[in-house]
Amino acid sequence: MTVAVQVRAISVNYGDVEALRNASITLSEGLVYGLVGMNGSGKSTLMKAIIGLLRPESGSVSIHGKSPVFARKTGAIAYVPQSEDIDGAFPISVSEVVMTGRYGHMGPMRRPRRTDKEAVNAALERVGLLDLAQRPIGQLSGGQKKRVFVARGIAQDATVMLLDEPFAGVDKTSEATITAVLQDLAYEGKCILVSTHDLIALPGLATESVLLRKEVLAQDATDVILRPENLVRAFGMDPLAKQSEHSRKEGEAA
Ligand SMILES: Nc1ncnc2c1ncn2[C@@H]1O[C@H](COP(=O)(O)OP(=O)(O)OP(=O)(O)O)[C@@H](O)[C@H]1O
Repeated sequence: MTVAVQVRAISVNYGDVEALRNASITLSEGLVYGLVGMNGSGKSTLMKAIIGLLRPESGSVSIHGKSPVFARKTGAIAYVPQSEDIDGAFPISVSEVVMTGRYGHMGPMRRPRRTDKEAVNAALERVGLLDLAQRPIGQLSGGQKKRVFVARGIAQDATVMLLDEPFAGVDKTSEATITAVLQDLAYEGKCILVSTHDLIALPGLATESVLLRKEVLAQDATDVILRPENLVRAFGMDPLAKQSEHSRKEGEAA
C-alpha cells in the first residue's frame, strides 16, 4: 500500500501544556483510519500538525513526501474542522461553500469553469444535498453543515482527508451518509483520518485506528484497538463495557 501520511516523532506544546509527545503514525492510501482518545488527548492537535496549521517543536510530517503546507496549498489535503464558524446572517450558499474547495484548481481570478461547477454538483449529490445547493448555509442543520464541508473536501479532490469529530451532534441520516461516503472515498484510493468519540460505531467506519493519549499508544486493526486492555490504557477504564452495562440496565428497567 502506498504511504500517504508519515508523522515521525512529533512533539507539540502550547506554552506549558504538553499536547503531543513523540507521536508517530503512518497512514496509507485506500483506508479509513479512526483516531480515538479521551478529551484533551491531542487528537485535534495531531490533525492540525498534519494539515500544517501548527508546527511541531520536533519531529516531522510529510504528505506524499512533501511538507503539509505544500500539500495544503496544492489542495492534496482537505480538513473538516470540529466546528466551522459560519455566520448565519452571511448569505453564502451551500454551493458557494463547496466551490471554495475548487480554488486550488482555478486561476488567480477564481472564476469557476464548467468542470468546477460539475465537481461541486457531483460532490453535493454524493452527500445527498444537491436539492439544498442554493440555500444559505446558515439555514442548514448541524449535520447538514458537516455534510457540506465533506462535500467541499470531495470537490477539492484531495488525496488525504482529515475530519475532526464529524459525528458530534449530528443526526443519524447525516452520520450514515458521511460514513458511507468516507468508505467509498477510501475505496477510490483516498486516505481518510477521522477522530471520533463513538467507539460503538468505530468498527463500521474504520479498518485501522490510532489510540492517542498525548503519545500514540497503538496503531492497529480497529478490533485490536478496541480490546479492553487498550481502552483502559487510553481512557483509564473501558468505555465500551460501561456503555453495554448502561444499555443492559436500561433493558432491565424497561
Ligand atoms: N490553543 C491552545 N492553547 C493552549 N492549550 C491548548 C490549545 N489547544 C489545545 N490545548 C490543550 O492541548 C491538549 C490537547 O488538546 P486537543 O484539542 O488536541 O485534544 P483533543 O483530543 O482533540 O480533545 P477533544 O476530544 O476534547 O476535542 C489539551 O490539554 C488542551 O487543553
